[in-house]
Amino acid sequence: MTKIAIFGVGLIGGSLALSFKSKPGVTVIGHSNNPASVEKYMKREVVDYATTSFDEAAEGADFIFLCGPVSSLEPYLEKLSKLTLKPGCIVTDVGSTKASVSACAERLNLGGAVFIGGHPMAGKEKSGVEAATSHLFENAFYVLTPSEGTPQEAYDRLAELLEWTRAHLIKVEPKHHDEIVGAISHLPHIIAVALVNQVAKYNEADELYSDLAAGGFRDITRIASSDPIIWRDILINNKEVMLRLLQDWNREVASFVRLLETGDAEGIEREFASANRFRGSLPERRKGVIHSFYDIYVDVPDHPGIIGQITTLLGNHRVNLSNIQIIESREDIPGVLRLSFKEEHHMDKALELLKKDYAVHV
Ligand SMILES: NC(=O)C1=CN([C@@H]2O[C@H](COP(=O)(O)OP(=O)(O)OC[C@H]3O[C@@H](n4cnc5c(N)ncnc54)[C@H](O)[C@@H]3O)[C@@H](O)[C@H]2O)C=CC1
Ligand SMILES: O=C(O)C(=O)Cc1ccc(O)cc1
Repeated sequence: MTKIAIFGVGLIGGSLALSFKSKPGVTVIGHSNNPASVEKYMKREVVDYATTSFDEAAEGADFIFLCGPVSSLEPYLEKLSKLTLKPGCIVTDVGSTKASVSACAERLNLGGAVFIGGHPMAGKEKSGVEAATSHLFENAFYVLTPSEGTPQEAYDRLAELLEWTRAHLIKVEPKHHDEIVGAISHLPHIIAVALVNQVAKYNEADELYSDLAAGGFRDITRIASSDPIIWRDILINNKEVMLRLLQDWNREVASFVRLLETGDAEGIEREFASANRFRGSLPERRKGVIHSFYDIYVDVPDHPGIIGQITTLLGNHRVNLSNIQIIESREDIPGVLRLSFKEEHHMDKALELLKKDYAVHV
């Protein structure tokens, strides 16, 4: 029997637990300091067993996943270094930053255990075990940061286990990881939060801001609803990288200020054209670090009841629709309905169903 211990069964730890639980010959043990959480993990059947005892969870484990906030990772490694772990045990983490936790593991002596840093690059703005799903990492990148001293055999064993997440494994050096993820994930979170807070201040004087902000504004600021503790830890841990990135960001903003002040219309066009080109060149991956919804567009004649017909059809086939929006609807031209799905297979099923009666575009 392979024993997998998960410390911190929240969104990420819970999703890992759910993807491993389906594997034959595996027992998943969850750990929390909080007895109420332990009870919740068991009641929700996310793990096979849960305990508040650190030692009991770690004892005899073949794999240990540290899935708490970034500031908890190094203290947990220190605690593990004081125990006698099973020889060959693989200790890994899921933190969104990799440099400091990897350096800490290099400094510590884990006995016969091996540390390999990890970062499943998928998630969502919701947190807690309630938000965990077995398919969270499917089709996403999962970064591993083995060091030069990591035995290949240990890496292979972790890689084999992680196949159950159906993620794509990729090796990246820890500091390099923090630079890239700082730019593509951490900076967008800061920008989303700052943008929402800027509008919230305007809204204090005039509530029309929030009334009109419903559609696109909500979409591009979804990540501003991410967990404050998790993100406090990520940003503080990646402080040096973030300060450099924010200086660059200030330069980008200043350049827009100049373009507007000087009325440089061509310059503004150039900015949009170059962003459009780079964005268009990005690989068409289904799941990136900032996940998107799966959208399809349906041409619909503008007559009453059409939305009801479509949603009933999808509902009858248990297709989960996460959002619906009318892009344009005039009497003389067909309206366009945007349907968003959180899961690819729901989108595929909707395509199959709707194509029979409607013109559908992806
Ligand atoms: N939220 C996301 O989308 C992603 C998060 N991560 C990383 O995964 C880790 C966990 O994040 P989530 O699962 O989103 O958070 P979460 O809040 O859903 O779960 C965190 C878990 O850690 C426990 N915990 C809280 N404070 C703790 C402490 N001081 N010491 C030990 N355990 C503690 C909580 O009880 C909970 O079980 C973080 O390190 C985060 O950077 C990685 C990829 C995506
Ligand atoms: O909600 C989203 O789209 C995210 O950006 C999720 C996320 C959060 C933290 C990570 O380290 C990786 C992915």
